[in-house]
Amino acid sequence: MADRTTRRRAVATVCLSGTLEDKLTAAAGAGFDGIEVFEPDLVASPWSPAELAARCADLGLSVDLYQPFRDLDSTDPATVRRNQRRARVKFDVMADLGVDTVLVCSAVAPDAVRDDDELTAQLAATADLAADRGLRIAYEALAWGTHVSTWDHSWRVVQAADHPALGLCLDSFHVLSRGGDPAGFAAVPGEKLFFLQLADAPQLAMDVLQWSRHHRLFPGQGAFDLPAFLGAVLAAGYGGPLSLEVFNDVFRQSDPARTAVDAMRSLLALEAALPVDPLVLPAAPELTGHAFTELAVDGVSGPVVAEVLDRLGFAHTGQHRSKPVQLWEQGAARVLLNAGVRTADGEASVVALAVESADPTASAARAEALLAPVLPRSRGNAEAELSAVAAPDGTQVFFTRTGPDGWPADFLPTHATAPGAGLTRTDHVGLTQPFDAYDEAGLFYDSVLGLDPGSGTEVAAPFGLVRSRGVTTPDRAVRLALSVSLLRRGGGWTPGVPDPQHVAFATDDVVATARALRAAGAPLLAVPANYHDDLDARLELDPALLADLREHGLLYDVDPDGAFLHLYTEVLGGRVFFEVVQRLAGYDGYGAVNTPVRMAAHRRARARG
Ligand SMILES: O=C(O)c1ccc(O)c(O)c1
Ligand SMILES: [Mg+2]
Repeated sequence: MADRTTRRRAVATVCLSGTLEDKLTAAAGAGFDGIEVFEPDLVASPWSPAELAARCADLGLSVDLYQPFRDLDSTDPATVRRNQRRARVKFDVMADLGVDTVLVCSAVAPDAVRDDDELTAQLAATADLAADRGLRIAYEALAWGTHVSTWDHSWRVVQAADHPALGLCLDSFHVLSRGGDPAGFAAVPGEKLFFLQLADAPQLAMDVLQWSRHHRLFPGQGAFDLPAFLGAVLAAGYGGPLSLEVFNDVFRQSDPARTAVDAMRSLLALEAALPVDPLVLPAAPELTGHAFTELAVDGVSGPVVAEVLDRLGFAHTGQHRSKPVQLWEQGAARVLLNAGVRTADGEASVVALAVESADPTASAARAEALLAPVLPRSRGNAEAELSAVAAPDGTQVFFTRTGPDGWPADFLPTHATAPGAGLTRTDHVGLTQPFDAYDEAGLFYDSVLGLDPGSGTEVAAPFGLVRSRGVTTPDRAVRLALSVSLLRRGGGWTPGVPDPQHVAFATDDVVATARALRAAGAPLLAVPANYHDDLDARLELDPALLADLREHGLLYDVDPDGAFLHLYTEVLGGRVFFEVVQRLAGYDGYGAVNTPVRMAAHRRARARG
């Protein structure tokens, strides 16, 4: 387990799906120390506030914040009177809950107080009521507050009130979505920072309320610099819990136990990235390449995939000593065909990927520290240790070292050889993610494996928008291409058509490889002439290059550094295809611009077949 610091970690009940009971169980299960109680969760609960407090205590959770109010301040005296009464009632609830800090957000109603002196007076009056009960108010500027919408404005009001029971709640979303500068926190005395809420978000140009209510993410999943933000808050002397407050459409609907683990992983990774006093996690050992990709096959899909590997120039070089698993190799490109795990009838699918680690045991230790599910491995005699964890989409990730004493020792050599077709190694593995797993997967590969997330792109494909991003080692020895269909699966509109996954192999000469594959009768995907006509129109290609692309059915892309030539096989066993790629100069992408053409061709081939 990760080294615990004295910092406490909390999660707002609004982050998690289900009933209050479900949320508490999930938060405690993921190792949180406390929760923020969101009022609607309490109102809908059969537990009295005291019973909730007891339940939390049983689970080892404290109640760190209570959020019962909206629109506390008002220009209407009757409303002010009603709100002060409500405050008294809610302060009684707080005594039962055993929580001393209440959140008050800046008002969003039309009757919100505009005059800072009046606002200060109303907040101070409520702070008097709180102080009488030994409670305190954390005032938070909502980014869409009617008059108070920036953190520095909320600080001016708190400063003016100069009331010991009135301090600030800083929420990273509200500060960073408005372009606020965390450097300003240095001017706030630490004891005035009553509470801290952490949320990330993707960079979107949209109404800030919609952005906040639907698109918040856990730290590390979006575009905000949360290590710098948190570093500034801690440097200012904040000593309270680090609390996640993430409103997100997917998390609201997902298994709360899983979301809570994702949330805790985000906090651990954030703390490990702090500029000062970082949390110490086991280091992520260097990953030096793809060892193999494992496909689950059955009696129908196995022979289909094996035949295509043969036509791609692979040789069936090894047979597992105790399991129905074949090893296919070409250069350092390796594929395992496993007929011993369940797969849908006739389907082939990627079930595991193995990465070369400088220290597989240390890789597994880091994964465990970051709450990755560690998978049990059934080991027979003489079978090499393979540490494995489950990625969010269920793909098994092995940490291994390919050598005489490593996993290849599990395979008896067949002594088969093949002429090869110029494939040298695995360039990347393409994993289509379930929609709910996409953001979680980015954080998982970033934090657990130490892969850098790329910026990502979106293309309009035949079955809808496809979002994708690479996650890679700094030297690009390991590359995963994660993609996701927005709203639904992307394989088609027919129920039961799964999203395809793929394995891409590198070649140093894609034209020669294409020629060899064609001669061997590999089922290469046909690319329409319109595609090459458009390439020429867009890129004014050298006629000799264009002729090669046309002749061999190659796709092409350029980025500022280089160029990318690639080809695809048809989809095999309903779910998997292979890709062959040649990277020229420093091309760093995956040809995402060509995805719609590839998907249309795959659909056409399927409709024919
Ligand atoms: O969206 C809201 O209303 C809301 C409520 C409480 C918060 O702390 C917050 O950041 C937003
Ligand atoms: Mg907030």
